[in-house]
Amino acid sequence: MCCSWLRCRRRVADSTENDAPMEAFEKSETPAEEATQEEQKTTSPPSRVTRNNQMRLSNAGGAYTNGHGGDTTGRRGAENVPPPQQPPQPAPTNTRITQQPPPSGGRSRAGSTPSAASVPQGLQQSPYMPHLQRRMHNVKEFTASSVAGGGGARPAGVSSTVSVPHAVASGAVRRSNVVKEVERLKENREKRRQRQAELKEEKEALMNLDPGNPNWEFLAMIREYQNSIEFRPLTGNEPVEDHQITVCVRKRPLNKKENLKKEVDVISVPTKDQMIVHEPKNKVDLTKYLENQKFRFDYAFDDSCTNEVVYKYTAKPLVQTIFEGGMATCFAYGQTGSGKTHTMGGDFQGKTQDCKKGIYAMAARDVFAYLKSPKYKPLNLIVSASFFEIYSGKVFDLLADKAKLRVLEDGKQQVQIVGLTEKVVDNVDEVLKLIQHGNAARTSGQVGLEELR
Ligand SMILES: Nc1ncnc2c1ncn2[C@@H]1O[C@H](COP(=O)(O)OP(=O)(O)OP(=O)(O)O)[C@@H](O)[C@H]1O
Repeated sequence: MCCSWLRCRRRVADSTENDAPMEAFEKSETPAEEATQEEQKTTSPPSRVTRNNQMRLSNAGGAYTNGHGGDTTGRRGAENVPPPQQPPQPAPTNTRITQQPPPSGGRSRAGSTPSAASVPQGLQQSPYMPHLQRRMHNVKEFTASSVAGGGGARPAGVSSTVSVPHAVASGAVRRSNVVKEVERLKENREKRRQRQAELKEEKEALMNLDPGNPNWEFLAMIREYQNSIEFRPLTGNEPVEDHQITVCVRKRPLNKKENLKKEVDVISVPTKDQMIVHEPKNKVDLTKYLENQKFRFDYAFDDSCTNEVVYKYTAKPLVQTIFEGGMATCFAYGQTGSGKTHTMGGDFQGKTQDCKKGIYAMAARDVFAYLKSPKYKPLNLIVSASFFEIYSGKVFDLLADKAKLRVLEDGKQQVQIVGLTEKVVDNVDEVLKLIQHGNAARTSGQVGLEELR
């Protein structure tokens, strides 16, 4: 024990030159150990940490021994020093890591790290124990990083035989945590890739629904929206409601040109009085989205509705009104190509219009039907027809070679179209002939017609 003290002091002096981060512990030193250490004094000065531990352990009664029975320098300690009397060490956790000493000028450094289990009872009660455990922890840290780093972080010229029971246990825990983390990342990556593959498949499936259509995303969104709502459109069997003024909207199907350009059908008519406009929008980051605007009307006709159905809910009630002594007006409003002529004048078969299927013809049929009815026949009522066009704020008489007309107000504050041609008609055919004549003279519709067909 005394020897230890002396050596410690001597080595404290040495410690100003050497500052190795390893620790070692020994119980007592045999003459052989002395010799070894004396020899090492000249070749490989031990670290300060090692000496301090020796000193404290000696004070604690010299009961603590290096887990491998090696000396503090560790060089040849395992071979040269006979194993002292000591409690058995936990063999399974003990691992020896041996490194070759540097070719020249290198110093040996050795340490052994006892596990907590290997600390003798008396020492565990020692006042030095917390300090010792902290140091053991330091050794563990150092050894773990050495093991994990493959020795790459080891200072140059340091080589040792190190017993690292805890270091290995700690390294194993660390490694397993790292492995777990890597596995978790791998799992996440695989999930992400799988999700991306699914999304790609979904995208391709959607693209295949509208092959080659650049607007497929909007089409898919509209389709999705339409699938989410219930459709109960007007069938034509619903009763006609009695309104003072009826405001309706009609959707026309995409025409040939629009289909060729793969334009998007942005209108839905889910119910008999509702229309939805799916407005394609782009966010600032170019993400596409829809703005679905809902509009309510007295009636909403979808693109499958015929002119007959439109007539039933719009102009037909007006015919009855005029025979009951009322005044009635029916007008179609909308941009070029929206379907006013189609609705009022009749379907187009190619470039020829089938006047019989327009609202004019249907209204004319009903008017003459009323005239021939027993109620109105005795009245000998006369029916006359006029056909004029308002175009660019001017009024043209379509039954008089498009003569320009003036619109004035008479003394009774009634609006009069001065000089408008009025032709008496006795049957539906005469009315249809006038319509055909007037349509031929029209300005509007001609350009649109050529553009849209
Ligand atoms: N409901 C519909 N069903 C089928 N085709 C339609 C429908 N509505 C309009 N069309 C077609 O759309 C084209 C343009 O229609 P239309 O000529 O009636 O428009 P418009 O509103 O009268 O235009 P303009 O103001 O220029 O006269 C026509 O070829 C027409 O056949």
